[in-house]
Amino acid sequence: MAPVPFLSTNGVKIYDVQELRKTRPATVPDRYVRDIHERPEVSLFSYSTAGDVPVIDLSKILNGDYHELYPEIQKLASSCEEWGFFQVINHGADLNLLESIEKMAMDFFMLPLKEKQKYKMAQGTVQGYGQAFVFSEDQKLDWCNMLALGVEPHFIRNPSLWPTKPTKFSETIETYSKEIRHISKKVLRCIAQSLGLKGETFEEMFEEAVQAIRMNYYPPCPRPDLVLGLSPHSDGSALTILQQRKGSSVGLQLLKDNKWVSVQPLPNALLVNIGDTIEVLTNGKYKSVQHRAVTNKKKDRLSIVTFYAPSYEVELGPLPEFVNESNPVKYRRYNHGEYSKHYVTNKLQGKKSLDFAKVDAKMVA
Ligand SMILES: O=C(O)CCC(=O)C(=O)O
Ligand SMILES: [Fe+2]
Repeated sequence: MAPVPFLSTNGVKIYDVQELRKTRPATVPDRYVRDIHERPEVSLFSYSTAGDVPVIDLSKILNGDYHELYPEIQKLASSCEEWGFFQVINHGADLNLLESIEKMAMDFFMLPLKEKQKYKMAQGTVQGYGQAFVFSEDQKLDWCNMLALGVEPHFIRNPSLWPTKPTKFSETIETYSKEIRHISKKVLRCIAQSLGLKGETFEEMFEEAVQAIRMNYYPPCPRPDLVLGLSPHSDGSALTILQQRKGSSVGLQLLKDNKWVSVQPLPNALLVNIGDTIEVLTNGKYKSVQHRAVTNKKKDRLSIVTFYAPSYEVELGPLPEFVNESNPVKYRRYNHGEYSKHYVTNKLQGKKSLDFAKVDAKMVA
C-alpha cells in the first residue's frame, strides 16, 4: 500500500520517509530526486576516511600547561578558519548520557507513526515531529524524519511536544541539554581565546542563550545516489554540537574548497561547527560552513544536534577587532531574533540565509 502523504507545517504535501521505506520501494518518489548538480557522488562518500576534520583536545585547553595549551589553541583557530568544523575529545561529557540519548532517540523514531504524530509540528511552527523547512510543492524533499524541540530559555518550550514515550525521554533530554550547554559554554570560551579575545568576551551575549535540539533520523534509502538526507545549509546558531549515533552510516558532508567532504566522527567525540553568529561576529574570519547529509542503501543514521545561539534581543554585528581597512565590514548590525525568524521561514539553501546580514560589497568599497 502506498504511504499516505500528510501536510507539512506550511500546508505542503509531504511523506514520512520511514513509512515510505516500509513499502520497500525500488526507487524514490520524484519529490526526492535531486537535480543532477545536487546529487551526491556515492563513490566519494563511501571511500572517505575518518580523521580529516581536525581533532581538538578540550582538556589541553582547559587544564593543560602552556606547552599543551598554545598549540591546541592554534589548531582550534585554524580549524575554525579553514573547516568551520572540529571534533572535540576529552570534552568531559558523561559517556553513559551520550549513549542513553542515542537509545531514547532511536526508541522514539521506532514508535508507530500514530504515536509520533501526537507531537506533530503544528502549522507555521518549527518544533515537534515533522519537516520544518518545506514551503512549496516543487521543493525537493529531504530523506529524513526530524524531532525538534526548543529547550532554553524556558519560554521557548512547548511541553506538549515533549514525548512521554519512551518513558524517561524528556528527563534524558533535560539532563543531556544541560551537559551539552555546559560544553557549549566551555567551547565558546576557547573560541574567544583562539581569537585573541578575553575568554568572557561573549558571555553577556549568551546570558540567556537559546538552546534547541534536533534529532534527525535517516532510514536506509533505495537510491542514495539521487537523494539528500538533509539539504545543504549553514546553521543559524553561534555553534552547534553534533552527536552521531555509534554504528550509523557515514552521512554528514561539509563543503571544503568547493568539494563535499564526508565526516566520520570519532567514537565518543562531539562534532562542533561554527554557526552564522560567529561568522558575523568575527567579520568572516571564522566560517559557518555549508553542510548536508547523504543517505545509505543499507544502513540508517541518527544525529542529535544541539544549537547554541545568543538571546533573541541581542544586537549582532562584526566586533571592531575584526574590522579594518583591509578587512572592511561584511555584515550589518541586526537583531538576532529577527535573523532566527528569517532563518526558519526560508528553505535550507546553502548559505543563502546569511544574505540577510550581508553588506553589499559595492556599497562598502
Ligand atoms: O545529520 C547530520 O549530520 C546533519 C544535521 C544538521 O546539519 C542539522 O541538523 O543542522
Ligand atoms: Fe546543520
